[in-house]
Amino acid sequence: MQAVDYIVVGQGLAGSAVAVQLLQRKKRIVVIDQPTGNSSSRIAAGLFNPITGKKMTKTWLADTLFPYLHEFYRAVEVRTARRFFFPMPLYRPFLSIEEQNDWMARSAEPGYAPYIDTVHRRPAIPGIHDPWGGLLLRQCGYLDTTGYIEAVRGWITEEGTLLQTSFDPAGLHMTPHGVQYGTYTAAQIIFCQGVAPAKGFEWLPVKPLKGETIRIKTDFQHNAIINRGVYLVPGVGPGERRVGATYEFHDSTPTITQAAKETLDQKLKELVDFPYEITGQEWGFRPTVPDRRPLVGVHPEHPSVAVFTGLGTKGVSLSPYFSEVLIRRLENQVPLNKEIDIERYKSLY
Ligand SMILES: Cc1cc2nc3c(=O)[nH]c(=O)nc-3n(C[C@H](O)[C@H](O)[C@H](O)COP(=O)(O)OP(=O)(O)OC[C@H]3O[C@@H](n4cnc5c(N)ncnc54)[C@H](O)[C@@H]3O)c2cc1C
Repeated sequence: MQAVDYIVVGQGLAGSAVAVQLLQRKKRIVVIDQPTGNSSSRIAAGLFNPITGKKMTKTWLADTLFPYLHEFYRAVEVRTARRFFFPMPLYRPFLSIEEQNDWMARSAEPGYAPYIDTVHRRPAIPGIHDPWGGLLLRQCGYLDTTGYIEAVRGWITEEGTLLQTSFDPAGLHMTPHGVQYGTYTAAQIIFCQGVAPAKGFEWLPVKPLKGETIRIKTDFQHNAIINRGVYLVPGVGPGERRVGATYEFHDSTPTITQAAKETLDQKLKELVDFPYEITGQEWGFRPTVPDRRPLVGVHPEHPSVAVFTGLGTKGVSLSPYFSEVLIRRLENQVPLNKEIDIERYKSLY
């Protein structure tokens, strides 16, 4: 038997952030992950943006989450000597003159000022449909999610143990001091399996929400993410951009669809007037929760068993901060905020 401090199951954005928190605290860890190629984390465009939605409002806890995520990803880049975190401005064209006026007023409000670079009152970016100008935002950017996950994988391999295999729930046993899995004993196990039901947490209301993105090739060059209806985020190759994403509430087929490609193509044509060629398409399932808050916490009967999922559409911005919140709960008994604690769904248990 080999004794470790933690077993982490799943290494998407949730499991990677948890592993980072634990490695930074010099914990002994085993991470079990079987990549599927279509995990939400690997296909995500990686966008982070504090002002979201049709009505362009500040996202939940932005003032806490955004400063934190910058520090977090930068620290992982430094530790792993890899580049995957790309802060850059984000441009949101206005849909009407009223919206422009509204933002002229709102940009002075202390709650919004830190996120606003410029309120453009005239067309600002050639190739983009922005007759009423648009809002150039700060503290945005994108994460090359696959690059990040691979970098963390390398770190885990160096300082911990990575088992690239499927976790078998039948192999998990409770012990007086924690858990046993195969030849490992641990004080704690943390399930970070995205939409896959975690052992002991099948009662949590995680709803898979399918999304698709396309890849395009274009000569359009501008050092900003463009986002209205769809987003346009730099891809990995020269001239490549990712365009997304769809929200397919009634489709659970594990495949790309022509309908999603047409929807994204149509929305992109409404946003831009430069030529492009569609070169690829991806799909995945987001782990969403009815109240749109992460699911963080400890099993009602087994304190050695914890869960971290429900990152929905915002895994890049939520996982850094809430992985720390979870580890502070497990290591230092810091109580969880009720909004994210799985305790709120205990009636389903
Ligand atoms: C099309 C699309 C675009 C998106 N774009 C963005 C974006 O721009 N910005 C953003 O912030 N978010 C985006 N998201 C959402 C984001 O991808 C999710 O919030 C996040 O990836 C969820 O991470 P996770 O680690 O909880 O789950 P997952 O990514 O599903 O990771 C779970 C991991 O656990 C592994 N696993 C599961 N079961 C087992 C088992 N039994 N044994 C071993 N391993 C197991 C899986 O293989 C996987 O590696 C997007 C999602 C989609 C679908």
